Amino acid sequence: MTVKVAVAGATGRLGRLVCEIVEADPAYELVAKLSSRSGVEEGANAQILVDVSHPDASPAIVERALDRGQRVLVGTSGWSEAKLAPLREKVAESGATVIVVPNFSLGSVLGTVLARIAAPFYDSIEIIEAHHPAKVDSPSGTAVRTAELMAAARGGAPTAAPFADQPARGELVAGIPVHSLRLAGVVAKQEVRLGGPGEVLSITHDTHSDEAYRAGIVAALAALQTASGLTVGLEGVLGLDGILANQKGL
Ligand SMILES: NC(=O)C1=CN([C@@H]2O[C@H](COP(=O)(O)OP(=O)(O)OC[C@H]3O[C@@H](n4cnc5c(N)ncnc54)[C@H](OP(=O)(O)O)[C@@H]3O)[C@@H](O)[C@H]2O)C=CC1
Ligand SMILES: O=C(O)C1=N[C@H](C(=O)O)C[C@H](O)C1
Repeated sequence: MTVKVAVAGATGRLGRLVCEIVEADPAYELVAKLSSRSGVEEGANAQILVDVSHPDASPAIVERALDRGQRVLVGTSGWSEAKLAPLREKVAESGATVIVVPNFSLGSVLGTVLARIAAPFYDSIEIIEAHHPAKVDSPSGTAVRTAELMAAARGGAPTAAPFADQPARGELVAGIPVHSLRLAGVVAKQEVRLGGPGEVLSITHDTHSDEAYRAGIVAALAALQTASGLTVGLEGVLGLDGILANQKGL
């Protein structure tokens, strides 16, 4: 029996890749390609809803899918801890399955794991992210999640973010300044810089094409079959939980 999948955001850049992956796998049947113009009833017969749409639309799309009893994979950005908190409650009450993946690329997940490991050793931390000019949100979801996880790993915000009230110092996320660049020629890039006495550690990840997301999407779709509750990030899916076992975190 094939698993019926609906994709919200199917006409977009990431949505097209998700549809291609689903259509190429005989285990799945793509039953709905949804866009901003789709009616709310479209895709109601799917067992899995993949949301790769728009940060403003994502919470309502996810809520509707959960009310229908669908398993949900979210790749849309904007799922900060503040937005995850009510989702966590809803999932706990309903016993639903949701996987939220701020970034499907292997290198990005590993970069964030390394940043979490390094975070407790430094008091001075900043994040610089760069994306293509069509990106509608800033800071990126990946940068927000990275900042939140790093602050949690340290047990709180870094103490050193001098003159953070000045606009050019970036947006403070969990006490960490995040700087967003939107540049022609860029797909996606994130750099975490950690400063200490006489040294700076930089953890950089570059995405050169959407192909970087393919393996993560395949892995997350597979994980959705056996997962339960709310999972955030591909760390567990990639078996990185052991490395992070002694870390405080979200
Ligand atoms: N997790 C990850 O690894 C990645 C996440 N992303 C995130 O995925 C999301 C989509 O990115 P991308 O594909 O580049 O964006 P695009 O702008 O290319 O596509 C957006 C899609 O969402 C639909 N959409 C827009 N507004 C709404 C709405 N109000 N209600 C329902 N559907 C809507 C669009 O439909 P229409 O055609 O009608 O406008 C389109 O299908 C972003 O949040 C981005 O940050 C992107 C890359 C990787
Ligand atoms: O819009 C994008 O392109 C991306 N969005 C995600 C984010 O906001 O972190 C993931 C990746 O950076 C690409």
